[in-house]
Amino acid sequence: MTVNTPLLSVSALSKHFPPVAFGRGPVVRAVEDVSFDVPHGQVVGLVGESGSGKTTIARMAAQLVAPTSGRIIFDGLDTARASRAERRRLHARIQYIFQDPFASLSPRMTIGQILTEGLDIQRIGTANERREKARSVLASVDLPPDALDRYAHEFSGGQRQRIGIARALALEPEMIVADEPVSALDVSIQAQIINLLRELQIRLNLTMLFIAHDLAVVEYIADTVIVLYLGRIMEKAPARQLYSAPQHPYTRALLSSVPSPDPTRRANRQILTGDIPSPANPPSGCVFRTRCPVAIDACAGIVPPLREVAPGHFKACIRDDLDGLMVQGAVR
Ligand SMILES: Nc1ncnc2c1ncn2[C@@H]1O[C@H](COP(=O)(O)OP(=O)(O)OP(=O)(O)O)[C@@H](O)[C@H]1O
Repeated sequence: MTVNTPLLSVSALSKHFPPVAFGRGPVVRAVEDVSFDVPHGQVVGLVGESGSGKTTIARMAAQLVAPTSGRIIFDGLDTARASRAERRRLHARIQYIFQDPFASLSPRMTIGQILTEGLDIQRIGTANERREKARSVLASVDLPPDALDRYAHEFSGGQRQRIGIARALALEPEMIVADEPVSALDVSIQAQIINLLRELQIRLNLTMLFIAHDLAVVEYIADTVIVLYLGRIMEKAPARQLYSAPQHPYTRALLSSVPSPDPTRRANRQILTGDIPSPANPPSGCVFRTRCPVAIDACAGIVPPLREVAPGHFKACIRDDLDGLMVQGAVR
């Protein structure tokens, strides 16, 4: 398979949850009309503030929840049409790394049991082969073999996340969905875990969907970055291009909050004020318009389509020439 073949392809994906209050009121539009590919052997970073729908997309991609509408194609298979056996295989082929390494590891199981559980469920190998696999994945996350007989509470946060990564690797997945794998960790540990994931991704040629709420976290791991806001894609671009020439006012605002040695980034600072609106009652037209420094009346009227503004670089915004507009601040 070539590098550019999408291993995962999602199109027009939406997820609506029932109304929170006693089944009455509007549905929660957690994800709305999201399409993207994750090419074989590449890392796609999915970034947005809390409540933007990142986890919901990650869970749909990993086959943990079903979409309300839209399609998810994995390695050519329309996952909604997968047979029982194909679905069971998908749960091995796509592995999930959870945000919270404290909550996601059972306190009653040894690390050995945690690492072999997936192999047991998938009925892969003999007991000895599973134990050997557990030993080798532990080594690949730089933990010693004696960890196998210990319990999660005996490890630090960073070590527990290494165990979470080892658990995901035990099934030799083709795809990893990493849901904010470093946001619960101390800043000093975050870079170590990101570096480890990058190293493993390259060595094992893994395809990865990497979720983060902070653009800085995915800068060194993602090939492509997708910026989400209130369940919709605002901008999608090759990583280098997104950081050097962001085209959407929301991306620019997010980048402004990242400390940067780059003077052009500092000069174009745009501070985001106000809270993200409720996905049960999103603004009409462009969902970002209520916090956008360059919104105009027309933004309330239409949902801006994702349009290609440079090769492979898409933005959902009707405004052009942001440089001129944003230097002046709010233009109405
Ligand atoms: N099971 C559910 N029932 C109702 N609403 C839900 C459910 N799961 C998520 N939501 C809502 O959907 C929206 C998107 O949630 P999601 O967890 O996907 O966002 P997120 O970007 O991952 O946020 P965070 O960074 O806080 O995890 C939120 O408003 C959330 O409250």
